[in-house]
Amino acid sequence: MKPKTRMTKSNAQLDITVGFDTDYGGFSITLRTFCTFCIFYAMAGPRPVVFSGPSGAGKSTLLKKLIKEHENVFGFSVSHTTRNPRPGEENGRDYHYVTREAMQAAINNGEFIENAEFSGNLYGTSKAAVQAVQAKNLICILDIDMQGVKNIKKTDLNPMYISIQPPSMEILEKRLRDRNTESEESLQKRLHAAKVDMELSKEHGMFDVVIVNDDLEDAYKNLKQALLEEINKVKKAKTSS
Ligand SMILES: Nc1nc2c(ncn2[C@@H]2O[C@H](COP(=O)(O)OP(=O)(O)O)[C@@H](O)[C@H]2O)c(=O)[nH]1
Ligand SMILES: Nc1ncnc2c1ncn2[C@@H]1O[C@H](COP(=O)(O)OP(=O)(O)O)[C@@H](O)[C@H]1O
Repeated sequence: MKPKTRMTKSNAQLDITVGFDTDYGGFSITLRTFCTFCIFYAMAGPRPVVFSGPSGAGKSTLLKKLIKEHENVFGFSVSHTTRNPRPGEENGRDYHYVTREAMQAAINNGEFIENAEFSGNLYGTSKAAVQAVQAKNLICILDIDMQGVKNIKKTDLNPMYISIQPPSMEILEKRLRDRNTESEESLQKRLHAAKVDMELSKEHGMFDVVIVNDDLEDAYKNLKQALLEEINKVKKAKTSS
């Protein structure tokens, strides 16, 4: 086996190619490619989790419970939106509330991993939101609609996909009405989107796990069970570091 090294300079960067010639052929890799690969994986941290499902299915309720119980394991990717804050919501915690002009400019500037129009408003996941969570070595949670799911599947984020579904359209409508956050127009838009969402979520391979949120405690137990392996991995990594 004959080791070989080659150095080249391109775009003001030094590439060192190392490799071996063997009786069976050659092998080589540039150190820059190798280092980029290592740095990417070190920065990426644990595998993110995408939550999706119709508006009113109980995503926020379940996620808040999960993050509260495991604050050293999960971190929420704070999306941007052009919708108005609801009473009790906080800028920077629940969403970054922005104008359509500011958000469109940031999208055009390449600052978003994905974005979508939902019920007359823009929503999107910024690269910075995901990086902020991953920098803390936490499992990054994304709460996004079905368009977001499809767009994330085109990226290299490689998350686990979980769908939260309501027991029925009737129960979904009742929960949305009882939540008392929507105008009749916004409620109807959400119910229409929910029908589409519930059909699409049945597509084979769209989600890794589907949880029907009938009884809240049962749904939460199922959610924790689905995430148990990932939770344990993060806990183990934290105790050994
Ligand atoms: N694609 C995408 N969807 C998002 C994002 N943030 C929130 N959503 C989705 O937008 C929809 C509306 O969210 P929201 O206005 O908070 O209403 P709610 O779902 O009724 O509580 C939900 O389906 C969310 O999952 C995002 O960054 N990207
Ligand atoms: N299992 C459940 N049983 C009864 N009500 C629920 C359940 N899960 C959530 N809710 C209620 O339903 C409404 C919608 O839940 P929310 O978490 O806001 O949904 P999403 O984030 O998916 O839009 C909220 O008022 C919430 O308190």
